[in-house]
Amino acid sequence: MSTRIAFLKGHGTENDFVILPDPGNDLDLTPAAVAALCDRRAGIGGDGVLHVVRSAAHPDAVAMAAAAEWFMDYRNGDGSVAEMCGNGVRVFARYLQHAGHVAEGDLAIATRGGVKTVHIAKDGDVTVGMGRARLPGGDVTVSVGERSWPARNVNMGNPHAVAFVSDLAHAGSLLDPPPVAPAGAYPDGVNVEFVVDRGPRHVAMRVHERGSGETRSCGTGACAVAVAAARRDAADPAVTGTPATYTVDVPGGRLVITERPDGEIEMTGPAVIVAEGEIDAEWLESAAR
Ligand SMILES: N[C@@H](CCC[C@H](N)C(=O)O)C(=O)O
Repeated sequence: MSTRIAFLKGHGTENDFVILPDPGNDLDLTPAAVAALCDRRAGIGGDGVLHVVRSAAHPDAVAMAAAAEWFMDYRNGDGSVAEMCGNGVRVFARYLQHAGHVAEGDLAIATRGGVKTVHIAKDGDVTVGMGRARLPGGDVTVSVGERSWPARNVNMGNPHAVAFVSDLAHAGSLLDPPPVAPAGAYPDGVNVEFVVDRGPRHVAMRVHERGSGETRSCGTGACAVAVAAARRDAADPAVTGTPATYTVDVPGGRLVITERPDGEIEMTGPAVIVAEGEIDAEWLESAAR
């Protein structure tokens, strides 16, 4: 009988992940292996993979090992590496709690976007300190078919283009990445958010994620949307001196985002473990090639 590899499946507002506990960083997680795992028909299915590794065991995280025991080695569904995943880090924290590595309360998690502080609340929600947004500036335009919109360039560790639209249906099927111009604004690709207003400090969005396609939620995207909305609404906390809180509805649920006057952003929402199982190591090895 072939060796088995443990996995879990989890989601945060239906942004879903294959979770691979691998404390010693022993798995050969090639892009092809990740894409095979995330395949919704021939694999397990997910928007991405949360590879759970001890920081000390991963070259990208060893420098953070003193600050955070665990490293979220996040991969998009196509196998590409991303700097940060906001829903992923909340689900990652839920996994650490589920596995008995941490209890409710505060913990630190290393990511390629730096060490993030997470709070697992008694009521079940998970809050992550996302750090500060960067606003590179410059005019950006997003297009779908014949329509185009001005967009805000917001960097949450990973790149986003946020376009306010009158109807989310105008984003179309989102099967392909919406063209963003100028191309030079995003040399490493971009996540694109389409946003409508739902009420005061309340918006709804759809997203096309770099490396995953349209997903039911994107945490860094929701933060980018809240940041862009606060600038549009003349509610920039650095200017007003008061925090700005936005409710962001995504197809898979609701996230609440607060930006403080010092620029620090917090995001709160659900994070759920739904299943545990085993992968046939031979299948993963052949998929990895
Ligand atoms: N779903 C994530 C974002 C994942 C990374 C993104 N696709 C990228 O390539 O930057 C989130 O919740 O933030």
